[in-house]
Formats: sequence, C-alpha cells, structure tokens
Amino acid sequence: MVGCGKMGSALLGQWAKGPESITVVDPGQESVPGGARLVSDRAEIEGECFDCIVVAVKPQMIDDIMPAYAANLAPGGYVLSIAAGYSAGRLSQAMNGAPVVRVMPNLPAAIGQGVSGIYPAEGATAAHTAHVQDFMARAGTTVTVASEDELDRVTAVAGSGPGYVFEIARAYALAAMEQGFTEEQAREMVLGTIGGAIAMASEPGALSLEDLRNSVTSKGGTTAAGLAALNGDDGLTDRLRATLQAAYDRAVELR
Ligand SMILES: NC(=O)C1=CN([C@@H]2O[C@H](COP(=O)(O)OP(=O)(O)OC[C@H]3O[C@@H](n4cnc5c(N)ncnc54)[C@H](OP(=O)(O)O)[C@@H]3O)[C@@H](O)[C@H]2O)C=CC1
Ligand SMILES: O=C(O)[C@@H]1CCC=N1
Repeated sequence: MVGCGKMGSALLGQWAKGPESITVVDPGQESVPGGARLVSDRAEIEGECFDCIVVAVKPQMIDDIMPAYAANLAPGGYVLSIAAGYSAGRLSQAMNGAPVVRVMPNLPAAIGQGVSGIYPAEGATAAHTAHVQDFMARAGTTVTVASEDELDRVTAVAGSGPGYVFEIARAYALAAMEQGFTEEQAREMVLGTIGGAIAMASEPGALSLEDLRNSVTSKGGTTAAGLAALNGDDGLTDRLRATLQAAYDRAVELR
C-alpha cells in the first residue's frame, strides 16, 4: 500500500485481519494498523515484488510517486487504486501498462460499514476482480460498476457522502444548541435520532423513505411545521443535487 493516511489506514484496519502480508510505504506515519510492515521510502523495498499494489495517496501526487512502483509489481499482479477521479487508463500508463482496478471506498470502512464501488478496468482479470471484491467486502458493502464514469458518480454519492452526513449532523447539533442544549446533549440527541432513524429505515421490509417520513408527520403538527421550513420549497433537494454534481464534476477534473 502506497500512502496510509485517513482512508488507507481505515482499509488497512480491516485488511490486516486477513491472511495477506501487507507492506505500507508512507513517509509520514510512525505506525500502521494491524501490525502491517511499514517502510518510509520506496528505496527500502527495491527489488521486492508484490501481487497487488494499492494506491492510497492523493490523486494529485500519483504522477510523481507511482511510476517508480511499476518495478515492484509481480508478474500477473495488479494495481488497486482508491484515488478519486484519477483514471485507470492514466494510472496503467504511469505504471508500465499494469492492470488496474479502481475502487471508491468511504470512511466508515474503518468500522466495517463502508460502501465501496469497484470498477475493474480493461486488463484486469476475473481473478483480480474477485480479489478486490473479497478485500472490499471485509470493509462493508460493495457495488461493482460497469463504467468508470459510474465510479465517479459513486464517488459523489458514497465516497464523499460521510462528509455531507457529518456536516448535516454538525449543523443539526448547532441548531439544537441554539434551542438551549449543551454541546454534549445536542450531539447525543442528534446522533441518537439520526442513528435510530437510519436503523429503522434499514430494517428488512422497511417502508419507503417517503412513507417513513410521513409516519412521523402528524397533520398540522410539529414535524409538518419543521419539514415546511426544511424542504417546503425543495431547497434542500436542490442543494443536495448541487452537492452531488459538484463532487462528480471535481472527480471528472481529476481524471
Ligand atoms: N478520505 C476519504 O474519505 C477518502 C479518500 N479517498 C482517496 O484516498 C486517497 C488518500 O486520501 P486520504 O487518506 O484522505 O489522504 P491522506 O492525506 O490522509 O493520505 C495520504 C497519505 O499519503 C502519504 N504520502 C505522501 N507522500 C507519499 C509518498 N511519496 N509515498 C507514500 N505515501 C505518501 C501522506 O503522508 P503525509 O500526510 O505525511 O503527506 C498520507 O499519509 C486519495 O486518493 C483519495 O482520493 C477515497 C475515498 C474516501
Ligand atoms: O474528498 C476527496 O477527494 C476524497 C474522495 C472521496 C472522499 N474523499
């Protein structure tokens, strides 16, 4: 694994429980999860070959960092990239024509509750894809997509998604504090409410999201009043549309 920051270490925490021996190259880390081997520079693995090289550095750094690793890929091996946007074709070219599988995980992978998109690019074999599916299933649910464009849309919806959710929760808690609650009370109430509602909506056979919303909303009651302020003019819907579009557009720029 090349790079082991926030997302790399979230995945490594799950992967390190499996049978593979994992080597991490990251100059900035003092330790990595699960007892994986950590080196700070590629020079320390000169001459060593790996069946899979995971790209977990920022997309903007790939051109500088990754070409040298082409020499570390074992015959028959492949490259697994979690970088947003950066295309499989460009990465393969940078790594001497290596097969590439692109993955878009999200941060709850750290607790085994991630949502990951998988896109096996041209040149990736069924065995490579099966290995990635197994790897990512250890970190949560997976969806294998048929086009790279779709993976960039998974990025906008799920890859970046925890960021939107944390921001919504933060704003919700701030509003709760303005109703007179302490920060701790607001956090507990807001996360308890979001967590409870999501758990209920995730039960097998749960109602549609619209019906669930309606089941909270008494005619002429408090929820109806709150919902009118929240999305009565579709402002929230429009804002979320713009959110996903902006994230997708950025992924396209990073290709
Ligand atoms: N964060 C997220 O929720 C998600 C991120 N991703 C993707 O994951 C990738 C990493 O993102 P994220 O974990 O957030 O970023 P981080 O900055 O946390 O992680 C990148 C890591 O790479 C290290 N690094 C820098 N230079 C090198 C080098 N020459 N060799 C090896 N490692 C190096 C950095 O060290 P240092 O900090 O010291 O520079 C850092 O530890 C990105 O491509 C991103 O698009 C995908 C899905 C979700
Ligand atoms: O913000 C980013 O670019 C990365 C990719 C998805 C989540 N974080």
